[in-house]
Amino acid sequence: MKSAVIVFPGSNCDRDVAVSLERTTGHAPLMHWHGDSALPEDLDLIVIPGGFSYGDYLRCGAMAARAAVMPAVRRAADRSVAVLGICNGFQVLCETGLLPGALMRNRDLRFLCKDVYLRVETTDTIFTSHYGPGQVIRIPIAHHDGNYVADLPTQCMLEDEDRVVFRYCDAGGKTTDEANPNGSLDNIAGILSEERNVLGLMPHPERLADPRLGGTDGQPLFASLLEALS
Ligand SMILES: NC(=O)CC[C@H](N)C(=O)O
Repeated sequence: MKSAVIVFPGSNCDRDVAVSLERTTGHAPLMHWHGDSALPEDLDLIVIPGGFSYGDYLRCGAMAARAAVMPAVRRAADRSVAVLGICNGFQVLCETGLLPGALMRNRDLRFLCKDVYLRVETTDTIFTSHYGPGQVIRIPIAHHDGNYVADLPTQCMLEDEDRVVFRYCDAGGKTTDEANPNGSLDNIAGILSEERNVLGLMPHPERLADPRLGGTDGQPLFASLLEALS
């Protein structure tokens, strides 16, 4: 499995995700600088990592979405290459239009940095096949703009097409308002593209993918990718 992590000025989870990928696949990903418009043609996976690309100026992800590398990311996604956007990466994917909807300021207007529970809504994806349907997992969040919004037709389309991958929930798997940290529409924490090869999610699986980090609930996401893409 050949992967690349796109690095923007202000990315800060690029190395964390590289460690998770290398540990799972045995191969270090290519660290690809955003200003280089040419991506290798033989990639299996492109990761847009978390962080504060361009200092979050304008809107989170808005400037990164216009970086030189992004047309190549879009072409790869159109060729069914897997694309994973984590946190700032999810914001970038929404800003490019590779995923529908947008990430707004958190409901309480605060930066949130804590572990949350997620319910795995679908295992019919290359990103989640190693989880169980409805499995409740604990994954950290760290963002101020994680409040997912979409119009009603988009919300219905995501639901009808089984494209909601993770929802915020409580420890028992209930999707209550209290368990929704940022006010996201319908507790949505992660969604897929129509072709199911692009995933964006606000929580950080790479931050809980090793016992030495305090947990391993993020690890199956990388194991799922390894199985699907090897
Ligand atoms: N951890 C991240 O990727 C943060 C994303 C973005 N800077 C925000 O705060 O919303």
